[in-house]
Amino acid sequence: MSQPKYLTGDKAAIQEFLDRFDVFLFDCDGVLWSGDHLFPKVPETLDMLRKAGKQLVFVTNNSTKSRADYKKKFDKMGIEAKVEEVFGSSYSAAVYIARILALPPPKNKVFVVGETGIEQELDAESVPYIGGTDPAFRRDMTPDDFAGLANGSALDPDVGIVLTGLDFHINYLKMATAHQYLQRGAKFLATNIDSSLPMSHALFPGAGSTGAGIRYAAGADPVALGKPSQAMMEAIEGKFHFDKARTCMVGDRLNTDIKFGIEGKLGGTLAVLTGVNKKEDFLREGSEVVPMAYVDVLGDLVA
Ligand SMILES: O=C(O)[C@H](O)[C@H](O)COP(=O)(O)O
Ligand SMILES: [Mg+2]
Repeated sequence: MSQPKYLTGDKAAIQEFLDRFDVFLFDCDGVLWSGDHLFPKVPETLDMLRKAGKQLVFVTNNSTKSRADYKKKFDKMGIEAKVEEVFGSSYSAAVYIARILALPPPKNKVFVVGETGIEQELDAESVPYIGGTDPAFRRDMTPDDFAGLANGSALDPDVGIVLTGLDFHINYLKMATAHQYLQRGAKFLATNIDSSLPMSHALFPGAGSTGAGIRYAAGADPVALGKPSQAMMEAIEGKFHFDKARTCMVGDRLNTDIKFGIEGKLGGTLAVLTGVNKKEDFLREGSEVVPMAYVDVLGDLVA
């Protein structure tokens, strides 16, 4: 495995690297921002790439927001971006459910364990759902809940899918309800299974962690539809029609972003050290996932 190229501070190497690509797939959390904190020179870097005629696509595993929500966040942070350029795992999951899985009604309803981003994208694809941000599920479990879930009277017979994503309101009632649907044969999907979430320059439990209790109880793994799933790559390629050899994936996480680019046979991958993984994680002997190049912060590309 060839050593990744360190680009920070090397103008000629940066230019040589950028000239190899026409399309950049950008991860968001840990690359553009850490929660509501925008990393330095991110708008300038994206502007520079646009002015150089590059196509930009924002590919995030964060399912708590819809594409429309991301457009608002980009606007708030002074980043020029179109909603059509956003490809989130909540959108990826909604498209998969509506157009690929396409279960016949009425048993095509989704029990959502996650936030509004998933609900909005399911609405956009006219997929029925329950759970999610419904306050009826944001409470403690009662003895009646145990009885109602066990005898099925508290369950919706039309639920045929359980979909988990990052859930900041995970609780026992949601886990128990999802578990009952899975025991009754519902399909098990996840927007993504990232173990951690980079926020406020620290790491917090990610979607994989908030969904872990359901996985363990059910003794089953969900079909994960976010990075590094190549189902997501095919969907993005199908939408943006780019030449993979002239495309680069930019990300902070090896086992999602960089793996996504490598397994997707993209022309290149660029690691940014402002999120989950540190350079030691891919420079050490025997690292399985190694990016083509790396920078300390994304803004180094315009420094
Ligand atoms: O737990 C999660 O969902 C992830 O940490 C978060 O979604 C990562 O988002 P990304 O880095 O793909 O933008
Ligand atoms: Mg990230």
